[in-house]
Amino acid sequence: MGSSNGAKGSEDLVIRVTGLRTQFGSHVVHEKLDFFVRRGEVMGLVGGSGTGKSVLLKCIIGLMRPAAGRIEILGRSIEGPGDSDLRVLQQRWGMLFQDGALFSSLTVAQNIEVPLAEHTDLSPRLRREVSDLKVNLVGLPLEAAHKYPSELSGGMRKRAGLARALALDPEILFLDEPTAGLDPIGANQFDELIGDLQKALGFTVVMVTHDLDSLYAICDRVSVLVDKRVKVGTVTELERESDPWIQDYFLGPRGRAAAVAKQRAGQQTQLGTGER
Ligand SMILES: Nc1ncnc2c1ncn2[C@@H]1O[C@H](COP(=O)(O)OP(=O)(O)OP(=O)(O)O)[C@@H](O)[C@H]1O
Repeated sequence: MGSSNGAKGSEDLVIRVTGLRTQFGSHVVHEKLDFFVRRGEVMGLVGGSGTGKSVLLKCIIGLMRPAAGRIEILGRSIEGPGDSDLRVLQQRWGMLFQDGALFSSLTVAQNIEVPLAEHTDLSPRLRREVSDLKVNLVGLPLEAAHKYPSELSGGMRKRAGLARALALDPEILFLDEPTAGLDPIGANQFDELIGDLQKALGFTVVMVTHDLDSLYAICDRVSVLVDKRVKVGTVTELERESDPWIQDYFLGPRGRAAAVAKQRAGQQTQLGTGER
């Protein structure tokens, strides 16, 4: 994917977090944290367990109010829960939670229609048409639209969750461990889907993940949470960081395997191009 840093211009930031501090009682999770995401890039967010990836995401999408700092998303300042701008802004991003977070009592189509009913004046017929379109977009068969989440495989549920996250044509897509629980082939296919959709539709992606293959496959840049702040760079730049967690993560056996897999995929693409 893309250039070494995925930049379309450093001033075109869709997320701008500065001086963030979050804490629970005396436990400080983030301190003086800065985090910037450029329009159209795929940003990975990684870090050890409990380093504050989810808390950072919650602050960015306004589910949690930080103790200090400033958060701007799509040019607007976010104050946290109760912020009156939040409802309008929420229409401009989509969120895919780890398990898809679908309503179990609704069919896939009805799930996708929830944000459409909430935020648009579309007639039921048009809502159904948009929903069919999204089902198609994420590679689900149309029959899946009429099934309940419990009738789908884990991979299909993720695709359904993605279809719902894309219902309102978001400018930013937030993904929380999108490939968790999928087998390696399913995970690869899901990475490819995200990468292809991002290229075709041009939205920005912020993806919390533990999956090194995903980082190598689709991320333009990666932010690593260490010492209450983030270190940002391309995978190649981060491999040169001296921090022990980063070294171990990117240059340990799993990191090396992911790098080799990425290299092989690149060679196969080149071969494929050459044969045409
Ligand atoms: N509601 C809460 N009350 C108290 N502490 C919390 C709360 N939410 C998160 N924390 C603490 O904040 C820290 C960061 O949590 P967070 O869930 O963001 O970590 P994470 O990096 O997403 O971890 P993981 O990779 O394990 O999901 C942890 O120490 C966690 O215990």
